[in-house]
Amino acid sequence: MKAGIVVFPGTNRERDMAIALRRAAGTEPAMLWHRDTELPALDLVVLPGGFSHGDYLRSGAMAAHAPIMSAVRDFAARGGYVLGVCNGFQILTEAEMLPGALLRNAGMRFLSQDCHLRVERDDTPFTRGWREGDVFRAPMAHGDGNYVASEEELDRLEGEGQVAFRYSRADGGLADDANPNGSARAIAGVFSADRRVCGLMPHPEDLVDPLMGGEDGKPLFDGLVESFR
Ligand SMILES: NC(=O)CC[C@H](N)C(=O)O
Repeated sequence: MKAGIVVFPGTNRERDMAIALRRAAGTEPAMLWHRDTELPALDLVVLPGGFSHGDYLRSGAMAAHAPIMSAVRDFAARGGYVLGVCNGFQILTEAEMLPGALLRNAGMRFLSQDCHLRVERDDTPFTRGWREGDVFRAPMAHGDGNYVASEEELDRLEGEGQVAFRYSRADGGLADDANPNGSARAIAGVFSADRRVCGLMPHPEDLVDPLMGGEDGKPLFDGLVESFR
């Protein structure tokens, strides 16, 4: 799998992402700069986490208009796969490559803690490393992770199978206390309508080795590698 990682001013998770991709794929991901206007030949583009442009205006709002985003949009339209984690997810919603928006966490606090995610479908390159209903642990670290969309849009996303992950308890049950940022319908990650684009708030790339405290995030990367073999 040939992956590229986009770095914006203020991105800070690109190295964690590179480690996870390198370990799974056995190849070095390409580092791409926000001012680039063309992409090399890639299977996957990843927008990693961080504080692009210092979260000014709104998280991801300025990065969504970076020169490279036209190339990323074309790449997805031509059949490429795009993953956004945390700030990357925010950028993809701001760029309208994914539905909905990410508002300030319900409790107005930056949350840095572990959470559990339930996998809502397993027939996509992003989720094929799990089985539907599997629950995995992932660290979260964000101030703006409260997923919102209109009730009609939420119904449509659920009906079309565009919900990728939900915040859940360790047993997979949904509960307010397992949804720390107050996301609508506990949505932690979504797909585009064609399921080529996926965004999620927590950080699977930070649990890919026992030395990191676990390997819960590994199926994301293994599944992607498997898809492009
Ligand atoms: N870890 C991150 O990517 C943080 C995302 C964003 N800057 C926020 O605080 O919501």
